[in-house]
Amino acid sequence: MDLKRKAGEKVAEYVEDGMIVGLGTGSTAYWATMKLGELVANGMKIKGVPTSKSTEELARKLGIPILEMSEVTQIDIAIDGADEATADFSLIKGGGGALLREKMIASIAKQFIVVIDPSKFVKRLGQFPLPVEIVKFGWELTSSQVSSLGCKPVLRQEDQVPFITDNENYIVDCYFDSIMDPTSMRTALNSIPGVVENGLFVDMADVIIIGRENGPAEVLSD
Ligand SMILES: O=C[C@H](O)[C@H](O)[C@H](O)COP(=O)(O)O
Repeated sequence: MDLKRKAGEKVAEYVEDGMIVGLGTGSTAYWATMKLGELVANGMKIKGVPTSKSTEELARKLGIPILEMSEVTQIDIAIDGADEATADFSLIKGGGGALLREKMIASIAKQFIVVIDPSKFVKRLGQFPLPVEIVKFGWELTSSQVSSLGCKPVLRQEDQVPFITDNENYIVDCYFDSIMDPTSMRTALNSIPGVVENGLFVDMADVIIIGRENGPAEVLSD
């Protein structure tokens, strides 16, 4: 079985009747949403809060009842993928551009569960370029201020035009050698005017599920 699928489907075991569930974005979280769709079709009563327009579309297709962000103050379980994760549960997210909504939803979750394949589990963050969401206004200046933190930011493009997030912002993908101190980097990035949010998720994940080649998915708990 595909290892993303193995991790994504495993997480459904944590979801119980009556829960409000944060529905993640990306090719691993996809499998979790698909599995939840199956459980809903079989009678489970949950409500989903999607982290992106694409996930909302998928959830609606699967018949998962949707709640708007404005309708919730707390989420029982947020499920999402990651681009990198370390043994101390720090993450890089936002490869799919959904980091802002993902972080907002994870921040109000009682439990935040991350699903990855083994290639994402790394010793130190920063091999994957860190996505940083910035406003369009004066983005060149913001990007240059971001670069002063020791990285090379590249404006994300899609079909040869700048990629636009669900929140109508830009993303710069920031190439670091490595990120030695994710906590201070997260704070430094967010203190730059023009930065909306960055893809460093520190002290947020409670469980990491890794789809392993041999045997069942591995579950790490913080
Ligand atoms: O913005 C996208 C999200 O942070 C994804 O969870 C992350 O990029 C991982 O995606 P995938 O499971 O497709 O590798």
